Amino acid sequence: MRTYTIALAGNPNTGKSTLFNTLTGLRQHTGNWAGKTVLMAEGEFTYGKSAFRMIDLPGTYSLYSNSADEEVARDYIIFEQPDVTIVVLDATSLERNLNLALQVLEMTSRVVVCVNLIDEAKKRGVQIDLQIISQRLGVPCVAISARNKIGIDTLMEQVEKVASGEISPEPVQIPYSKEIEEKVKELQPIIAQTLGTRFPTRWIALRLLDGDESLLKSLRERMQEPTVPVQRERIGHEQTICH
Ligand SMILES: Nc1nc2c(ncn2[C@@H]2O[C@H](COP(=O)(O)OP(=O)(O)OP(=O)(O)O)[C@@H](O)[C@H]2O)c(=O)[nH]1
Ligand SMILES: [Mg+2]
Repeated sequence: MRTYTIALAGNPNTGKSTLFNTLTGLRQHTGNWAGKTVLMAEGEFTYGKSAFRMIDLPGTYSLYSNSADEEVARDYIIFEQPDVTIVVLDATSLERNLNLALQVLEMTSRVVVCVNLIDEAKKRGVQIDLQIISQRLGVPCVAISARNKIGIDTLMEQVEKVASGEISPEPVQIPYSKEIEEKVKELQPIIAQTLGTRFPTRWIALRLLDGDESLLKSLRERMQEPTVPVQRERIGHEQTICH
């Protein structure tokens, strides 16, 4: 039986661990992430014809290296490359939660968006058009209530399809200003040459343009000091560019 790896990402308090517990039951192990005082929870389960290993990532509002939690979540998605990343959103505050979903979509296309707390949204009269969200984001979108165990089968059907390659999502690509897009185009081939095509070159280019030192450090550690461009020059207000 094939084993797929699934990561759970999302803002704090969106029900990731509740979903994790529902799916993995007692088959869990916990510890700390290597070199960090951040809790790591991992579990296994089978669904349909597949086995899954699930990682409950720390809850974060972004993946921009602002904290150890964000670094752990970012590094896992980028370097471990799970077969599917489930982005868990709180149905009662979608606008804020979708921000993280867009960030994950820049990192990987193998995503299923999971709108949790649908029971609470219904209670408050909030209606959610999953089809429109799915169309706009370019990835499957499923509503669940992790606490009430509603929608779990539909979620896992989509996860299995993305994991097996039956569905290949094509996430929306967020356009940036002309100046940034030009620099991204310049950087992408250099990044591909340096790191190979295993990593999302557009996302790495954007992070380098943002001057993300923590990402550079993680890249160096993993690639044993590759010649990632580091010389910087300012390109206007609050923006940094690397050559
Ligand atoms: N009403 C309702 N509450 C839920 C649902 N799923 C989770 N919750 C509640 O939401 C709260 C947060 O759930 P957690 O599973 O701890 O959330 P988390 O995303 O793991 O939080 P962090 O680990 O802090 O990122 C808990 O009180 C859960 O019982 C749901 O489907 N409906
Ligand atoms: Mg949790």
